[in-house]
Amino acid sequence: MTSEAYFLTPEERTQGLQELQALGWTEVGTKDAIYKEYKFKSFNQAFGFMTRVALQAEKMNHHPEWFNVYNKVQITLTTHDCGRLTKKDLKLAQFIEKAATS
Ligand SMILES: C[C@H](O)[C@H](O)[C@H]1CNC2=NC(N)=NC(=O)C2=N1
Repeated sequence: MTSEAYFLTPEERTQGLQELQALGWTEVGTKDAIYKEYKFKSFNQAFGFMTRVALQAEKMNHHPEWFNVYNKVQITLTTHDCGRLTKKDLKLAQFIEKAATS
């Protein structure tokens, strides 16, 4: 379950969103979530990236909504347990950024 510790203060939210927006993440219009599309050179690279993210998601017990076709991966992050953006989403997004370039 999501504990109080995962809720963002307004300041944390503003700062976290600003950092991620600078990296190409956008806010989703229809729900409290963030979104980014990644494009790789091949399916193999895309799937390697997804594997790194999947292992981290399991560790965090926090899972992306995602869609993959060939070399493209579209990712939406939100916290289902409370229906909004939390610290876990920002943390996973930061990890995803690293995973995309490693
Ligand atoms: C029961 C289990 O702990 C929960 O359903 C976890 C699993 N993964 C999750 N992933 C995401 N993105 N949000 C959640 O609230 C969530 N909850």
